[in-house]
Amino acid sequence: MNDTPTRIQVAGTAGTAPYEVLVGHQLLGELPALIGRGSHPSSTTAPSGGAARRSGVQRVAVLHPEALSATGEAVRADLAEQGYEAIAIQLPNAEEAKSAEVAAYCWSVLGQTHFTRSDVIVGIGGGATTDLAGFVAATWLRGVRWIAVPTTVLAMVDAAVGGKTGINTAEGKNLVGAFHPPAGVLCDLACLATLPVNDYVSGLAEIIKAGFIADPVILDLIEADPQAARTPEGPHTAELIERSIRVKAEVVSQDLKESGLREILNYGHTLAHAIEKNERYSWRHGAAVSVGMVFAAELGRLAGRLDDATADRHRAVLSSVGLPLTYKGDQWPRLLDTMKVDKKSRGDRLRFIVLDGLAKPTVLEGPDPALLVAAYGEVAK
Ligand SMILES: NC(=O)c1ccc[n+]([C@@H]2O[C@H](COP(=O)([O-])OP(=O)(O)OC[C@H]3O[C@@H](n4cnc5c(N)ncnc54)[C@H](O)[C@@H]3O)[C@@H](O)[C@H]2O)c1
Ligand SMILES: O=C(O)C(=O)C[C@@H](O)[C@H](O)[C@H](O)COP(=O)(O)O
Ligand SMILES: [Zn+2]
Repeated sequence: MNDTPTRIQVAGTAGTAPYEVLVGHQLLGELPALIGRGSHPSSTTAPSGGAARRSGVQRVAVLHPEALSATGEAVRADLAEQGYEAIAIQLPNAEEAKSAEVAAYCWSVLGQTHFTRSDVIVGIGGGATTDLAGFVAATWLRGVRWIAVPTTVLAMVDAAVGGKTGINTAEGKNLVGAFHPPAGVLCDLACLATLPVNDYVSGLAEIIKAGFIADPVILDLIEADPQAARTPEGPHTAELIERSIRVKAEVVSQDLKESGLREILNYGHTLAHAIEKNERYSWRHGAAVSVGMVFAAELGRLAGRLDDATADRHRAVLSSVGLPLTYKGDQWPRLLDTMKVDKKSRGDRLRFIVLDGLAKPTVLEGPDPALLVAAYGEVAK
């Protein structure tokens, strides 16, 4: 095993600092250096551990889900040993963490521990954890530094990179949030060993998304051995993860605040978010994105933009790794209603990302309602 991590750069835009995404093994050792490299005047160039001592007490809040309580506590203890005043904040697992109530609980803990602008939040977990941790970091004192330590495939390739943070409301998914990039992202591939296979496969949906919108080599690698792609021991695990991160890094480096290009990362998500809400978040995000991409491919095909072979390839590659392709036929009116609040909508105008061809994403503006019904007919069961 190569011990040197891969480093992927994310450019700073819109006044934000650049940062690196590290992919490798045993990366938690990088955490003190990243924490210490803060904006605090006396800690800007501090090496590992030194920051805490030189700038007085530096506080670190380690936010982790219940499933990773041992990891969260180990990281907290390690940081405490290095001189940081480290606390752990346990969050509910999965989507339950992305609520105003959980954010308010975190704010209250931060207030009670006198967390200041020189202090740092670390989010260790899946995408739900990093979305919530980033959101708490974005909102506490109007913004403190944070570091993402993604522990699921999905969080490594997508959620932890790019600075979209947020929570859900009763009306829908991710409706409240902020663009607040992390100071660094540590993707320790060893974390994937404990991930349930369902969660592993859910992450493949975002990897496949990256394949369809920008990097078809991803699709070739998965199609060569879909069963191997379902496990962290597969021969292409690191390459699939790194390629997907590069796609995301390239896009968010150009358009942090989604004023244009970044919308392509939303491929399949308009329907996916509606399905997630309709299922009260009992479906994993990646599973919903899988159905959403089949829908988007059909929409592209019916709009006369996407060729049959590429549209059919969606079903083939998604099903080959065990992702779902269909959703309940009778739910269309509810899904349509939820989609109206999608962030890509403009007034009453729905907007979808579709493909003009492989790796040629584009926007479909205000499609005819009959076209939407027809596309949904292709995923309805
Ligand atoms: N901000 C973004 O750009 C972005 C991008 C994609 C997805 N997302 C969000 O990410 C979320 C989905 O993330 P996810 O798929 O990682 O799911 P998740 O965060 O819900 O994690 C899935 C489950 O795995 C557990 N878990 C995490 N790491 C583990 C490990 N190493 N071993 C065992 N269990 C572990 C979690 O506690 C949880 O129960 C959604 O809320 C989605 O909206 C955000
Ligand atoms: O980073 C982005 O931009 C994305 O759209 C990536 C998506 O995979 C991700 O699920 C994101 O959270 C969706 O964002 P939203 O703005 O549609 O809530
Ligand atoms: Zn997503």
